[in-house]
Amino acid sequence: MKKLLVYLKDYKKECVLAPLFKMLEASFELFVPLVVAAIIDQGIGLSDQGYITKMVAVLVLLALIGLICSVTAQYFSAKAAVGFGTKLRHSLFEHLLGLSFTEVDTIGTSTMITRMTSDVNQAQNGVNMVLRLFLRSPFVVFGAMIMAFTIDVKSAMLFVGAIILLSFVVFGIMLLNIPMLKSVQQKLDGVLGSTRENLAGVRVIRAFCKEEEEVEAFAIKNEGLTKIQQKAGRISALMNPFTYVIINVAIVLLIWTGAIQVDHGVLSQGEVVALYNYMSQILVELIKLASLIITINKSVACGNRISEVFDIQSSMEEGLERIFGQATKAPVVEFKNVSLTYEGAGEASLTGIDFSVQRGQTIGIIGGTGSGKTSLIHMIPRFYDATSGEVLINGKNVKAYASDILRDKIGIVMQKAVLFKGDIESNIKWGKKDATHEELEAAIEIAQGSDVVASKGGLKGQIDQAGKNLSGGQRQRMSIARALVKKPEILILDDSTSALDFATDAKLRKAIKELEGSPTVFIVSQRASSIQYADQIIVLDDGKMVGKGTHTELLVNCEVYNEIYYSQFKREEA
Ligand SMILES: Nc1ncnc2c1ncn2[C@@H]1O[C@H](COP(=O)(O)OP(=O)(O)OP(=O)(O)O)[C@@H](O)[C@H]1O
Repeated sequence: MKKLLVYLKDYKKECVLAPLFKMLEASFELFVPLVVAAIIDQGIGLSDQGYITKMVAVLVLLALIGLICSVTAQYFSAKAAVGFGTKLRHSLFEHLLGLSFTEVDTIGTSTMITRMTSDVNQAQNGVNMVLRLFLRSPFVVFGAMIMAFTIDVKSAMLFVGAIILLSFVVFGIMLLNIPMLKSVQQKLDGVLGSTRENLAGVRVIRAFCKEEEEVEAFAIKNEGLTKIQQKAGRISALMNPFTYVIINVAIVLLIWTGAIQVDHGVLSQGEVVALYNYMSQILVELIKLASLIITINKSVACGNRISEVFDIQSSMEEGLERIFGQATKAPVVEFKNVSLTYEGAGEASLTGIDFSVQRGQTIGIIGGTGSGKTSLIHMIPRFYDATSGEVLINGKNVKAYASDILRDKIGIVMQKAVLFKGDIESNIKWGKKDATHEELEAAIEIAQGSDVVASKGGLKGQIDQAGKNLSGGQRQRMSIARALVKKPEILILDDSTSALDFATDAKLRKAIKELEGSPTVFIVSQRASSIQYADQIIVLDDGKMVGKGTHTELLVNCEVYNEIYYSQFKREEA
C-alpha cells in the first residue's frame, strides 16, 4: 500500500492543507463548551441579557469559521483523493496492458476488474477520510480531555478512564473486523467473475436452458458474499451499543460527581455542562475514529490487492532490437525444437516443434482440436514464450525484438474475431492509424468485406460492442481487413475463415496470395481445403508435429493428415 502513496505526490499542498483546516475547525469546536459554560454561569446566572447576546454571537461566529474551515478541508481532501484515484487507475490499467498473456491468464479477468474499480474506489475513499479525519479526531479527543483538565482535574480523570475503556472496545472490534475485509473483496471477485461470464455467455446459457442453474450458482456466490458482509457488519454493529453504554455511564458519573461538586461550590453549573459537552465530543470523535480506522483497513486491504498487481512484472523481458531485418538470408520464421507448457498446466501443450519457413511462403497448420495450433502461432508474435527451444524470426530469437516492432510487422487475426464499439473505419484503423481511404478500401476488398461495409452504410457504419451487430463471418472479414491494412510481413490467420463459405474462403486465399510485398502467411485451419495449396503444411497431433511437407507429400507419408483429409473429402472427390 505504501508504494501507492507516490500517486499523491502531485497533491502535497492539498495533503497538508486538508488536515490543517480540519484541525482549525476542531480547535474552534473545542471552544464551544467553554462559551456555553460562560453563558450559563455569567449570562443566565446573573441574568445578563447583553452578555448572553454577545456570547451567542461568538457561538455563531465560531460555527461560521468552523464551517468555512470544514468546507475548505473537504475541497482539498476531495481534490487530492480524486486525483490519487485517477492516477492510480490510469497506472494500473497501463500496467495490466503491459503484462504478458501468461500473467493475464494467471491473475484472471474478474479480479482485475474488481481491482481496477472497487479496490481503487476504496483506496481513494481511504485517502479522503484520512486527510480529513486522521488528525482531527485524535486532536479533538485529546483536546477535549485537556480542556476537561483545565476545568476540573478530578472529573477529567473520569475522561481518562472512559477513553481507555472506549479505546479497548473500538480497537478490539476493529481487530476482529480487519481479517474479514480481505475476504469481502475476494468474494466480490467471485460474484463479479460469475456476472461477467454469464453476461458474456448469455446466448449459450439460453440456448442450453441453463438459466435456473446459473441463477442458483450465482445465488450461492452472492450468499457467500452476503454472509461475510453480514458477519463483518454484525461485529461492527457491536461498536455503537458498547461505546454508547460506556459514554453514558461516564456521563451519569460525571453529572453525579459534578452535582456534588456544584453543591460544595467547587464547580459551577456551566462548568459541569461544559464537561458534559466535552464528553459528548469525545464520544462522537471516537466513533468517527473507529469508522475511519475500519475504512483505513479496508483501504489498506484494497491497496495491497492493487499493489499485488503492480508487483507482478511481465515474465517477458522486453527485447531491444528495433530492426526487423528483412534483408537477411535466414528463414523468416524458424522453430527449433520448441516446447510450450502453460503456467500452472501440468503437461506440455507443444513439444519438439521444428520447422523453418522461407519468405513469401504460405504455411498451413492443421490438426484436431486442442492439438496445439493456436499455441504454436501465438509464439510468433510472442504472446507466449517457448518453455524450451527457440523461435527465430529473420534469424533472431523473437525475444530479442522490441514487442512494438515485432507486432507491427506481424498481422494476426485471432480465432475469435473481436471488434470494438465505434465505426468500421476506426476498427480497421487499429491496424494502421494513419491509413488512407484507399488503403482501407484495398484491405477491405482483399478481406472480401466490401459487401459487409456497404451493408452497414460505408466506412462510417457503426459497430456495436464486441461487434454484436455483425454475423460471425462478417466479423471475421473485418478482423482480416484490420490485420491486412498494416501490410504485415508475416500474416497469421488463426482459423479466421471458419465462418466463411467455401467460395469466399477460396477468393480470400487467392487475394492474399497476390498481395503486394508477398508476405509470409500462416493459415491455421481445421479445413483441409483451406490449407491444401500451401507451400508447406504442418500437421499437429496432441502437441506434437506428426507431419511436415506439401499436400501431396503428406498424403503419402502422414497418417494423421490422411485421416483429416479423407474425413472431409471422399476418396473419389480427392
Ligand atoms: N492459456 C492457456 N493456459 C493453459 N492451457 C492452455 C491455454 N491455451 C491453450 N491451452 C491448452 O493447450 C492445448 C492446445 O491448445 P490450442 O488452443 O493451442 O489448440 P488448438 O489446436 O488451437 O485447438 P482448437 O482447434 O480447438 O482451437 C490444449 O490442451 C489447451 O487446453
